[in-house]
Amino acid sequence: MLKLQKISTKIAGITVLRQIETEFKAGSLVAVVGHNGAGKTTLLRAIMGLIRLEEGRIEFNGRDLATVPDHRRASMGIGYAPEERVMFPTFTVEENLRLPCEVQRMPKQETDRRLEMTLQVVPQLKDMLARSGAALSGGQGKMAALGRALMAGRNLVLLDEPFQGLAPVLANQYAESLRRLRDLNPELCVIVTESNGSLLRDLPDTTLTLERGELAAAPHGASHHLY
Ligand SMILES: Nc1ncnc2c1ncn2[C@@H]1O[C@H](COP(=O)(O)OP(=O)(O)OP(=O)(O)O)[C@@H](O)[C@H]1O
Repeated sequence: MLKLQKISTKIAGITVLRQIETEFKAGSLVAVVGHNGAGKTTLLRAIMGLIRLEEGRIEFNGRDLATVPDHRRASMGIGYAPEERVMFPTFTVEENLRLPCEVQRMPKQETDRRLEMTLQVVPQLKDMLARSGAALSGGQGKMAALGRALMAGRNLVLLDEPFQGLAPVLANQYAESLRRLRDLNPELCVIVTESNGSLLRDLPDTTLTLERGELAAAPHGASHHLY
């Protein structure tokens, strides 16, 4: 479904990702772990088209993503929850959730159906729907960001360090949400980054390790493990 073919990127003249070559399959949950500054955020931003590739190619369901402008990637069914807070403060949480679907002119019926699925996966959002996007705590904001990524992410969901800074109770709820998400969407591919891989519990099917912008080698057929 998603193939990275020797992709490299530079930021301010410095190579941040070097020749990343890997494939993500439908129905898998893949962890990308690595120390701070290893390039995890940059990898997700490259997939979203928010950073230019220096070399290489990203293929999504057979299509070269270079031909798809960043603002059209959500309409390909790619949802993204960046690490930083992304709620629009002047909109309610429900408006924030519906936004990615409205931007891509999804029919209202389908948007309603996706909202229903999202609330099934993240039930805590039900009580927040009418609140302002500005009135959420850090943890609630993470749940809402997950919800918003799920609204757009029919095929692929990218979550950047979602467990970072979550209190243990909320981290358990977040992990439960990811399990429900997979049960309800068996074909969905989910990529989750974390600096501390143990926060991801037993969720990942595969763990890739980024070290200074490069994928660490792993024994053939085995998962990559850093810790
Ligand atoms: N806007 C920027 N300007 C300069 N350097 C940057 C910028 N963004 C990222 N970098 C550098 O690129 C490298 C990779 O950063 P990136 O944010 O992708 O790492 P990360 O693995 O997500 O780290 P963290 O866990 O701290 O979020 C780092 O060395 C960082 O300093």
